[in-house]
Amino acid sequence: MRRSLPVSDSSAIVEEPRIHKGLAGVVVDTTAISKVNPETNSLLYRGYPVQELAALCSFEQVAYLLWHGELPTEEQLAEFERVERAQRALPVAVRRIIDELPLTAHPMDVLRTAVSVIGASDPRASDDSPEAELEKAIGLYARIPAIVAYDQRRRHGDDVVEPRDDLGYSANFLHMTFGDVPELVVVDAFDVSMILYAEHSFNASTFTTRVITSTLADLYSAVVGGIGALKGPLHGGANEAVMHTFDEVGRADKAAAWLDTALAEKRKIMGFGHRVYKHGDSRVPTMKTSLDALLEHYDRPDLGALYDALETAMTARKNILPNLDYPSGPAYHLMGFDTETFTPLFVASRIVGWTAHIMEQRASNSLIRPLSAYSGHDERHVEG
Ligand SMILES: CC(=O)SCCNC(=O)CCNC(=O)[C@H](O)C(C)(C)COP(=O)(O)OP(=O)(O)OC[C@H]1O[C@@H](n2cnc3c(N)ncnc32)[C@H](O)[C@@H]1OP(=O)(O)O
Ligand SMILES: O=C([O-])CC(=O)C(=O)O
Repeated sequence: MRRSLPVSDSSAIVEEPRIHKGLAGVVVDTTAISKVNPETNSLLYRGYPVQELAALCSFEQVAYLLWHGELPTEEQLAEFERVERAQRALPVAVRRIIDELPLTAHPMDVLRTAVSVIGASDPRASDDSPEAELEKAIGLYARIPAIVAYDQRRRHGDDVVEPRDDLGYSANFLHMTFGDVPELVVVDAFDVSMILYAEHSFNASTFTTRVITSTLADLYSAVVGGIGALKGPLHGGANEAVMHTFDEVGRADKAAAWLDTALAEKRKIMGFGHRVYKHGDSRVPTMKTSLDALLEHYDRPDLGALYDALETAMTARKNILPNLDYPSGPAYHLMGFDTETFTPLFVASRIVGWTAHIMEQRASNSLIRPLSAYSGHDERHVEG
């Protein structure tokens, strides 16, 4: 039987909507968590300059600040560390699932899967009270290092290294990955990178977590979505891509010619450029200082020269400056992380920012659902 369908009037004159491609320049909501200011080239976490936090605080203190809005007192920090250290071990269910995954799986896919398993195994997954949300956030923050470390070790055929609860977050992360605690200069550089990566307002992955939260989905679903968004090379995947670029270029004296070819081929140069900062990323000088300390510690002037040569050539040709992924990539390489593990390290840090935003979104929610301008076929009808 034929149905008669309503026919709409497509001839009505409508005003052309203004398109905000990529949401560039669009202010979507307020946030009290961080302030990115491209004019002053500054980044504040809850009002504190990130450079000051990197110089004077541990990643644990910064995580507490981002979640609670204030730096912890000594007692609050001790209690926070106790809770975090108690949850550091790799959950058995997660280990089993990781063992099922092929060694060829990208570490970001392994981590995304592992977080999904943690979510599916948590009976409080859909409890969205502020207390439960914070507990889940701390649980992920505490467990992600074990997942990342275990995955890198299994690729090398190495046994799992159990966490140590006498070590701070960064020293323990390195211990679980490499089987020992490296020198202070390495632990400090790692801690600085965690602080710098922790939060950056409405970047693509954080916005993804807010979109998912706005539908009233649970925190784990939002985090899994955030991991997916972070994986791309235009966002977090760039720290891995920077190292592939260094491998491809090879030596400092080849950087300029390599860049000319890459730009002629219209390639994007990974680790350069930023949607918000157009005069340099506020975090780069701090991370570059840590990278310099590592270059000296590991006696790798060749890598430092390559870094400088590519930056100089890129500035001369395009005046596009490095973003945080540019110094972080070689820093993680020097520490001994596999290149594919760099973006999971970004997740280990950004879990703090994501979950702070998830809680902020939930506290003042409105479904995120923008409009689109239709550019498809004019209205038409099925023949017959
Ligand atoms: C922690 C982070 O997530 S930071 C970002 C990490 N990502 C990267 O490092 C990837 C490389 N960088 C990029 O692709 C871009 O700079 C982005 C995606 C980060 C920002 O991009 P947008 O704000 O959309 O700027 P857009 O892509 O429009 O760039 C403006 C112009 O600069 C060029 N440009 C920007 N970045 C680069 C780059 N890295 N290499 C080459 N050209 C670039 C663009 O090609 C464009 O040129 P055109 O006007 O001639 O077309
Ligand atoms: O802010 C952005 O668009 C990307 C970025 O630097 C981050 O997420 O740290």
